[in-house]
Amino acid sequence: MSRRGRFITLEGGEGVGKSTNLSLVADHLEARGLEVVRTREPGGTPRAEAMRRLLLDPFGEEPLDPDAELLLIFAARAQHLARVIRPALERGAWVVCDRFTDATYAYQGGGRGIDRARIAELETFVQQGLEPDLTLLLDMPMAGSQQRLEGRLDREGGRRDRFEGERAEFFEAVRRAYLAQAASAPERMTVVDAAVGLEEVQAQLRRLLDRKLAEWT
Ligand SMILES: Nc1ncnc2c1ncn2[C@@H]1O[C@H](COP(=O)(O)OP(=O)(O)OP(=O)(O)O)[C@@H](O)[C@H]1O
Ligand SMILES: Cc1cn([C@H]2C[C@H](O)[C@@H](COP(=O)(O)O)O2)c(=O)[nH]c1=O
Repeated sequence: MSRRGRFITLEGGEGVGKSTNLSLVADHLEARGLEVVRTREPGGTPRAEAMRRLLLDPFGEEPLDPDAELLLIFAARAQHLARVIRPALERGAWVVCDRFTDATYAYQGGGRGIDRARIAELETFVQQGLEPDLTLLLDMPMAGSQQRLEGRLDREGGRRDRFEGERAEFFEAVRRAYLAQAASAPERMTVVDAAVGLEEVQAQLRRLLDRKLAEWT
């Protein structure tokens, strides 16, 4: 594949502010005249969004086997890559995506305890070398992000999905795995302090993006 656009992902635990800041990142790039595709995982196409519902809906009491969860995530990713991400990058658009494979290492690896090597095999098979150019990891202690999540659910009248309903230890393991991912890929991943007010988070993101844009042009 000949790639001309850039691929940027936002990562982090539940309620850290990924969706809120995805708009800031995409707007910042569009203001510089770039075509931007805003998308998310799992999901991003109608069929991949159907797989997202299978993953997030608790479906009564039937547990979802961790291997089935992992395979569904990569099935949705394959569809998303084929239908949205690769075509966009090939035509020169920039893709800004809410979560990608770092989430798999964090949730299925850290949270569910699946061996990294198995995740890496699927990553190679599905992505064939494609990985983000830049990953912004929004990080904050779990208690604060759970409070933000609660606030949003209260305002919107929503219920916790299958992941949001997990125990505190699960989210602590997810956070540790995300930070380990960032430490292992310092060129690509940047940790952003998400515990501060929105204006400060967004100032950090603007500075980072401007630095990267200067480096890439
Ligand atoms: N820096 C911030 N300070 C205070 N509140 C914030 C900040 N960033 C986001 N919020 C609020 O926290 C809540 C969660 O934010 P958001 O939905 O963007 O998080 P998320 O990481 O996308 O969540 P999820 O993982 O559930 O998709 C929202 O109500 C949002 O307005
Ligand atoms: C990509 C990806 C996602 N997940 C989980 C993490 C979240 O709980 C949900 C997505 O919902 P959100 O609105 O983005 O919070 O899916 C996962 O477990 N593994 C993955 O690879």
